[in-house]
Amino acid sequence: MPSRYLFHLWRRVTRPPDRLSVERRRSFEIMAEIYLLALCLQIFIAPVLYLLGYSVMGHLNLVCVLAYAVALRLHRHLWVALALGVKLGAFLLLLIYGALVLGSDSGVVYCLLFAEVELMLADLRRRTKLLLTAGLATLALGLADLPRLNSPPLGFEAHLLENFVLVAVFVMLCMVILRMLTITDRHEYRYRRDAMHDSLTLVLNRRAIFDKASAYWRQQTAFAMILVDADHFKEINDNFGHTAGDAVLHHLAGVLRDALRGEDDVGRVGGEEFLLLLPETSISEAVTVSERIRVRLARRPCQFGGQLMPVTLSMGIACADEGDKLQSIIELADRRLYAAKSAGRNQVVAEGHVESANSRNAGRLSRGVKDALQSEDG
Ligand SMILES: Nc1nc2c(ncn2[C@@H]2O[C@H](COP(=O)(O)OP(=O)(O)OP(=O)(O)O)[C@@H](O)[C@H]2O)c(=O)[nH]1
Repeated sequence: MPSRYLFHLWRRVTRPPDRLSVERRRSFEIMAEIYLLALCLQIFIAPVLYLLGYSVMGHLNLVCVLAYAVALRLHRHLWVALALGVKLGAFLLLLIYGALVLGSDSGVVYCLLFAEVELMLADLRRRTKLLLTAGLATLALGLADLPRLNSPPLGFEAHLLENFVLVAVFVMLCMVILRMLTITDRHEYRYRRDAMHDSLTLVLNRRAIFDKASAYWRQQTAFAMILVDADHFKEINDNFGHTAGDAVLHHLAGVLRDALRGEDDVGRVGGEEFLLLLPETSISEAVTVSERIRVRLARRPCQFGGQLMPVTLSMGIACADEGDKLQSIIELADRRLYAAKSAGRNQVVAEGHVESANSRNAGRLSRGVKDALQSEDG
């Protein structure tokens, strides 16, 4: 039972705050774990120091425990640089005092390498890390120059070699960790990009576009949404084959993307169905955008294997201020899309149908929104 309680406590302390961007979450968690581990280790070391008669070091050790707890709190408030400063400040104080008492051959210098690892993993700028690495290496050289208590002093060449090795170890550690972070950042970025995009059309996938919509909803950002569906798309597949159908979908996504501003988003929410999110956009502006898309597609139809693949679009538009729930906005856009289809296709509907129950796939779309909202809660 206590172990379960400790596990939950550990998870609570190391879990990144929701407002933290995905790119910074890894460093947050690693550093929180380091602070917690260091805190546990120093608590464990405290009685040993007192038992061995090093009472001043014992007191300094308790200062470290207190400082690490403060660092954890600062870290949770995202003052990461200050948190690291407090943590390293107390740790270095203990190390320097330890080296003065125990001499340079006590191995205290090598504890600085752990400080270097912490520094490299922290969420700081690369330049800051390099500067602080130089500071730590200089401190290590200074501590290595202290008198040796248990062995005779080194000759000039041996002393030079020792200093050289010490600096080399710092440089290597710094380079290896920076490279490791660069490579893992690159991979993480690719995985994240692949997880958010539809592989056929390269626009956002269903989950990512619904996540975006629910983020706008939570932040109370005004937005318009356009639900776009290709007309008689089945006929393209039936007449020209599935590969041609895929090419048309790819082309459609390109036309949608090109017709929007940088801050707008396109997502594929079904086979031949797309959802467009336009922040800070009124219904009339969204209608203008929709008409622009229809005109552009008519002017620039998809070509596949030297053959034209004409396709038209039906669209339903709804605005964030037309409902009290995100789900009801999406269902309204879907009902208007259904109305556009029923009225003969190749058109835009942006009003009415508030009470109507006619919808093409409200259930499926609502599930997407529910999933997005749940993933944010969890
Ligand atoms: N090529 C291709 N076809 C797809 C893909 N996903 C769904 N489809 C096809 O899209 C077609 C959708 O057909 P329907 O839902 O009947 O709609 P429609 O023919 O566009 O008719 P309306 O929407 O009523 O105008 C089906 O034939 C699906 O097989 C895909 O990734 N690639």
